[in-house]
Amino acid sequence: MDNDSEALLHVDGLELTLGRKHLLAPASFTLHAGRCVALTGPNGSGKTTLLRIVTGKLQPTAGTFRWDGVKNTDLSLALGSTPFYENMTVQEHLGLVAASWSLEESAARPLVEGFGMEPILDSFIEELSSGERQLVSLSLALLRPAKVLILDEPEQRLDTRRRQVLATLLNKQRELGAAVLMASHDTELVEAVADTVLQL
Ligand SMILES: Nc1ncnc2c1ncn2[C@@H]1O[C@H](COP(=O)(O)OP(=O)(O)OP(=O)(O)O)[C@@H](O)[C@H]1O
Repeated sequence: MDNDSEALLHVDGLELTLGRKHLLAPASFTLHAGRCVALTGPNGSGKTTLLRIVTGKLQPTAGTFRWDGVKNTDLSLALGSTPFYENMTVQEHLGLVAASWSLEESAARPLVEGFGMEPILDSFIEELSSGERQLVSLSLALLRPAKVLILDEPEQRLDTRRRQVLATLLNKQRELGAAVLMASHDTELVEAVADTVLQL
């Protein structure tokens, strides 16, 4: 992967301060197509804050960010607040996303098989464990076509095997040209997927 791949996001000195409290100390990086920037750092260091700023959910107090050739609909987000439908099964959620993006129904198969979701396909969301819910959330984010995947601690609540599957799936997305911007506490996931690690 070369350094000349298309720059999709430029972040320059992005900062958020409330009173005397730094929610995010100045951060700068560039995210390229087919590459992954991982945000690391201790609890409260500003990883989620940065993701929220670049997705337009929070205003920075200093610095700038610019998306190049990326529309809102090109972003696929898994920021821990996936809106699920109470009265729809896992299979129906996957089917809805596939239909919305004019994908074959079979498009979800690699995710279902990789994450081992066959036993929960007919379950309603409220019947799932927190880890299973996380798998569904990630699957919905990975299923739809996207130029950029934005993930907040995607490893949360996943067992070791599924974290490895997640790394493989994210690298596949990168090979297809998607950029990945993720916050993570998982050093193995970061090592497996990230080209650039930004320690906050
Ligand atoms: N709504 C809010 N009002 C005031 N401060 C906030 C608010 N949300 C977050 N913060 C503070 O902003 C700082 C950065 O929080 P953030 O959630 O971005 O950290 P993080 O790096 O994602 O942490 P973690 O690894 O625990 O998820 C923390 O000190 C937090 O207490």
